[in-house]
This record gives sequence, C-alpha cells and structure tokens, in this order.
Amino acid sequence: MHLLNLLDDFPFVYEFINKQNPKINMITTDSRGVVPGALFVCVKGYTVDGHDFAKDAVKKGAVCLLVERELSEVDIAQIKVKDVFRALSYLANKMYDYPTNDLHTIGITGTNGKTSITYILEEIFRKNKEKTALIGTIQMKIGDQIFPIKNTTPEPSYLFNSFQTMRNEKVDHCMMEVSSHALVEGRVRGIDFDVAIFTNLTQDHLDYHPTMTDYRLAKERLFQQLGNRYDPKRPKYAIINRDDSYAEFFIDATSQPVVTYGMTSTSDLYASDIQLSATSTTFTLNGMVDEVTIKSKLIGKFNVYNMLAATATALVCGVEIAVIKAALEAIPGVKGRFQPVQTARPYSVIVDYAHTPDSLKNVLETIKSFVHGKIYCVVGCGGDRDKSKRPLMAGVSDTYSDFTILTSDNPRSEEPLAILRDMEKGMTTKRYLIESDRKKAIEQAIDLATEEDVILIAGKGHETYQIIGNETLPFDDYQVAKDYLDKGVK
Ligand SMILES: CC(=O)N[C@H]1[C@@H](OP(=O)(O)OP(=O)(O)OC[C@H]2O[C@@H](n3ccc(=O)[nH]c3=O)[C@H](O)[C@@H]2O)O[C@H](CO)[C@@H](O)[C@@H]1O[C@H](C)C(=O)N[C@@H](C)C(=O)N[C@H](CCC(=O)O)C(=O)O
Ligand SMILES: Nc1ncnc2c1ncn2[C@@H]1O[C@H](COP(=O)(O)OP(=O)(O)OP(=O)(O)O)[C@@H](O)[C@H]1O
Ligand SMILES: N[C@H](CCC[C@H](N)C(=O)O)C(=O)O
Ligand SMILES: [Mg+2]
Repeated sequence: MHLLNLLDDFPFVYEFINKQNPKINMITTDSRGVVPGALFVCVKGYTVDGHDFAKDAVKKGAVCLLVERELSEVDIAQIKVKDVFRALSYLANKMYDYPTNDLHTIGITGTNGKTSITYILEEIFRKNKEKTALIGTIQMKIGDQIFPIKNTTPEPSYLFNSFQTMRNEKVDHCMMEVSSHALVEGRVRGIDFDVAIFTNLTQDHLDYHPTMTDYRLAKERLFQQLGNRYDPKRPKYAIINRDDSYAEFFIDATSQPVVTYGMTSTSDLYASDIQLSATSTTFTLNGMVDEVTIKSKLIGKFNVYNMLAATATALVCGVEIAVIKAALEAIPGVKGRFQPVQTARPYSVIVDYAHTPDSLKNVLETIKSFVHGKIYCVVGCGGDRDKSKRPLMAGVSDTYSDFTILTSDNPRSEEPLAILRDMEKGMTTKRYLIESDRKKAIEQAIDLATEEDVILIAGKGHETYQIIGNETLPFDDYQVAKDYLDKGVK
C-alpha cells in the first residue's frame, strides 16, 4: 500500500514532513525488525526513546516514520502526530486490511486464568472441527504453528500483522489474552472482539497501576470497546464471572449482551456438585444447558471457573454442549499450570504459575483439600514488579503450607536477597528457610519430602529461563525437579 493511500482517511491531526509517497510493506515499532519499505513507528518507551533509532531504521530501508517530534536528521517522509500509539493501531489495522472484521476474536482479561482459558477454548473449538489461533503468555499459535512472543499481549503492528495471517489461513476463532498493560497502552485498540471475558480481579501489577481502581479501570476498557464496530451478523457478548466482587463494574462497562457464570443459580451458567480430587474434578453444568456432568483432568476449583468461562463462550459461539463436554473431559492440562512432575516417588511435585497472592492461595487450598502428608511450597517474587505483593505471597504460603522455601523468581535488576527480605516480612511462623538459588531450593524441598507429601513449585510455570540482572539464563522448574527426582537421591 502506498503512503498516501494509507493516509487518505487518517482521522488524526497530523503534519506531513518531507511529503513523499513510498510503497509501505510493513509497519514496525522496533528498528531491529525493519526491512526495506518499512514504516517505522518511533515509540517513547519507559527505558529508551524509539525516535533515537530512526537513523538505524532508515539505514535498514525504512521509507517513512511515524513520530511525535520532527526529526531533522533524516530526509524520508515523516508523519508527526500527538500520540503515536493511537495512530499506530489505526494504521496497522488499515495496512493489514482490518483483519478482525473477518476473524472471530475472543479477548480474555482478568488477573488469573487467561492463559488457561485460551487453551481450554482451543480444545473446544478444535473438537468442533474449527481452525484455531491463540495469543498469550506462553506463545502465539496459528493452527499447530508456534511463534515466540515477547509480551502476553503484543503491540499493534505485530498483532494486526498476525491477525492478517490468521485470516488468510482461514482461522475460525482466535483467543487472545488482553493484559491490563496492553489496555492502558492501547495495544488492542481497533480490534473487533466478538467476545470479551472477565475472569477475576485481585492484586497484581501495582507497580504499573497506581491503585486497584486504576487496575480495574484498565481492565474495564476491554468491555467499553466491545461492539465499537457494529455488524448485525456478528453479535457481541461479554462473559463475566458473577462471583467476583468486581463483577458489577464489568457488567456496567459494556452495552452489549452479558452472560454471567459462577457457582450459584444467580449466574446464567453455573456449576454445582463440585468434587475435587488430586487427579480429577467433577461438576455439573446448569442454567444455559440442561444438567450435564463433567469429569475433567484439570485440577482445582479455580479451574472449574476457567471451564465455566470457556463453556459460556463456546455456547454463545454456537458450539453444541456435547462437543464442549467431550473437550473439557479430554484436555490433559495446560503447560506449567498445576502440572505434576512425572515421578515414581511416593510424594508429588507440582509446577504452577501462581505469581499473585490470590492464585497462590487457590492452588495451596486445592492441594490442602486432598493432601495426606505435608505441603512444601517453593516460591519467590519477580524483581522490578509489584513489591507490595511480596509479603502477601509469603504470608499465603506460610498460612496454607507446612513449610516454605523462599527463593528467587526472576530477580531482574534487583538484588535477589533484597526481594527475599521483602517477602520474609510476611512470614509469621518460623516454618521456612531462605535459599536464593532456585535450583538448590527445589532440591532441598525434594530432600525434605516424605511419603504422601506434596511439593508446590510456584511462580514460573512454563518459563524456560530465569532473568538475573541483564542475563536470561536457561531454567525450567519442571526439568530441574525431574532431573533431581530421577537421580536416585532421596
Ligand atoms: C512496561 C511495558 O509494558 N513495557 C513494554 C514497552 O517497553 P518500553 O517502554 O520499556 O520500551 P523500550 O525498550 O523503552 O523501547 C521503546 C521503543 O523503542 C524501540 N526500540 C528499542 C531498542 C532498539 O534498538 N530499537 C528500537 O526500535 C522499541 O521497540 C520500543 O518500541 O514496550 C516494549 C515494546 O513493545 C515491550 O516489550 C515492553 O514490555 C516489557 C518487556 C514488559 O515486561 N512488559 C510487561 C510489564 C507487560 O506488558 N506485561 C503484560 C502482561 C502482564 C500480565 O498479564 O501478567 C504483557 O502484556 O506482556
Ligand atoms: N480462574 C482462576 N482464578 C484464580 N487463580 C487461577 C485461575 N486460573 C488459574 N489460576 C492460577 O493462576 C496461575 C496463572 O494462571 P494463568 O496462566 O491461566 O493466568 P493468566 O491470567 O494468564 O496469568 P498472566 O497474567 O501471568 O498471564 C495458575 O498457575 C493458577 O495457579
Ligand atoms: N506477566 C507477569 C508474569 C510474572 C511471572 C513471574 N515469574 C515474574 O517474573 O514475576 C509479569 O510480567 O508480571
Ligand atoms: Mg497469561
């Protein structure tokens, strides 16, 4: 597409510097990804300013810049706007030909459960013989093709480009996690979501959002955006966890039809007769469907909520309940979410991604409901992230497990022991030790465990790295535990 074409109905105030009409092949916010014919968007980041990379971009063949200030040192076309992010989502949407207008897109927001729900929905839609795509914390997937991802919710040029590929590949449903950061930064503006799901809201990211109210308002934006583009053939739905104490805010935030889920009959879709065990979860679905019993391999009450969200979504998308039941009963689990480490030992080791006080509490409560021995919890908190959750997470571990090993998560730029001292403030008993080396911490927990105990290794789930300082080192909780368990040591 030529630049003038891209700009012909540009709805923002702008200044056209070095007016030219080059052909644009792609849009990117990262100079390192520029190819000849690129439009390079200069983003003022938290750490560096993209405007400083404009010259690099030009050297690599960029033919146009989207800027917030005029750059006198380059002589290619520049579009100067007040807010590059706003302009970026508009231009990327147009450049890739409004891909979500023809792609069923499901957005999921909330503190916990987003990744889990994308995979449950993938299983359901695939059982329904559909082609799926998903975007989230672990990866982006189009059919069976896997693409690495930097953020849970990527920035608009990457997103709309990916949506175009999905549309070309005839994807029926794309499920994507929508983080609160993405909503604040406008990464998802212009996406025509068919369904927006709210899972829950509990403390996290208070480094980024000043208060819980700001955090909630960020998440509400997904529901305000729902139905911004009206298409009578594409009805919109907001799927909301009625049991969450913030549910009413999300119901009020949308003017589209609302479907609620929960564990009482006040919800449109609800679960009853919930039976939890170490290897399966059984419950009955009611409300939108005639009583249907589900026996799933997904463990814990929180996963019943995730299955309810996915079921309500699949129902409004027209999937038969028999197909949904078959999928819920088939899905083996989600990587790094309540994932047991395969071992012949007489105790269990579970790897989980709980990195908030609420998710840790849920997971430990679940283990408590079936454990016969003791619970050992290996847990840390990420550096350069919400500091106020550190003592809370340690306190949860102290309350719900028998023994805690406080260790490093991804310390990033922080001193590992300083993070652990913050966590230690939440411990009220002496049933813990501190070991900043995560490998040693996992091995110590295994050394301590005896018959019928459960070790929970929390916080890093699927992650295959550990970020210490500026280095990203290989590290995989599952593999570290498995290697030690397999060594024949006790
Ligand atoms: C706080 C935050 O959201 N930061 C995001 C932000 O980073 P930043 O502002 O520091 O960017 P920067 O490094 O200063 O760079 C500014 C610009 O210069 C560009 N640049 C930079 C270097 C270069 O050589 N050339 C170049 O063009 C960059 O591509 C960028 O466009 O823009 C970057 C590019 O899009 C993101 O990768 C980065 O996410 C970082 C990695 C991050 O950790 N974000 C987290 C907090 C986040 O967004 N998390 C949520 C999930 C939360 C959850 O669900 O739990 C998420 O959606 O991932
Ligand atoms: N519905 C839920 N309610 C509370 N906790 C949950 C729920 N689902 C999962 N969890 C817990 O939260 C952890 C993270 O789950 P998941 O990855 O699905 O959430 P997420 O919302 O994608 O997280 P992130 O914000 O990091 O992307 C799980 O490992 C589990 O401990
Ligand atoms: N999306 C979350 C993931 C946290 C995972 C935890 N392992 C950490 O690194 O803090 C974040 O960026 O805050
Ligand atoms: Mg996620």
